[in-house]
Amino acid sequence: MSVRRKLIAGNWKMNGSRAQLAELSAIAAAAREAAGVDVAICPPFTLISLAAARAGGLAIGAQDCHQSDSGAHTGNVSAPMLKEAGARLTIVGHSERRADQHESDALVSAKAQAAIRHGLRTIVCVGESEADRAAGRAGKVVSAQLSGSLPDPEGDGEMVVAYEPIWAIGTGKSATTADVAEMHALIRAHLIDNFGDRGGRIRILYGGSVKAENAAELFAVDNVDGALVGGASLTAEQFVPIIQAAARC
Ligand SMILES: O=C[C@H](O)COP(=O)(O)O
Repeated sequence: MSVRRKLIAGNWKMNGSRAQLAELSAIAAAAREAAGVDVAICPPFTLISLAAARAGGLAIGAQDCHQSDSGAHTGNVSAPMLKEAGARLTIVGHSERRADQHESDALVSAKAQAAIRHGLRTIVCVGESEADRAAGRAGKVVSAQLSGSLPDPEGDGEMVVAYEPIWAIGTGKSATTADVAEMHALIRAHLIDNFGDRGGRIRILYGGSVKAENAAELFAVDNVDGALVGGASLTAEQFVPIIQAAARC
């Protein structure tokens, strides 16, 4: 059994509503039953405080945070604001933001540093495109993202890495367990090289079409310490079996 607890984080992306928060009670109940597993849901900013108020022990998080604490940054939200709203974690550097908002590795690193400084558990996302994988440069691309995007993990918040191959996100095409094993081993080696013993304790999540049907086999792979789940985190019916699969590992 791994020394690292499994973490199952749901990313609702730009989905959800007040009505959908009704899903949280069954998810929270499953999280309480899953003793060795940390469970989180990251709804849109607008739902964080409402979700936190009815989380029932479930950790509520954000999907992004600004690198500054405050200032003239229209439309952005800072780590202290997220904390005040009740967030305990945040995702940064998701491939959808890297693409849609043109976020660079340096910006992702600054955001992660701010979140960790303010005590948020911080999930830093990396992952290659389909073209990168087809060209045989998936490892090179992910290594460069790790070098550029990971902050100094010292701070009150915990740093977590999520490997999300872009071609597996929302497509129903999960990576094979062999591909996941190879990439998570590469990420682990990078973490140990850069952060020593601490690198051995950093959790590495897999993301990309994780669902009830493939969760158990993914969680059995070395260095897979949980999952970042998109579509299947939107309902308790689909998310709870993933939590239960992690609890059985
Ligand atoms: O943040 C979550 C990932 O982008 C995975 O999304 P997905 O489970 O819908 O493929």
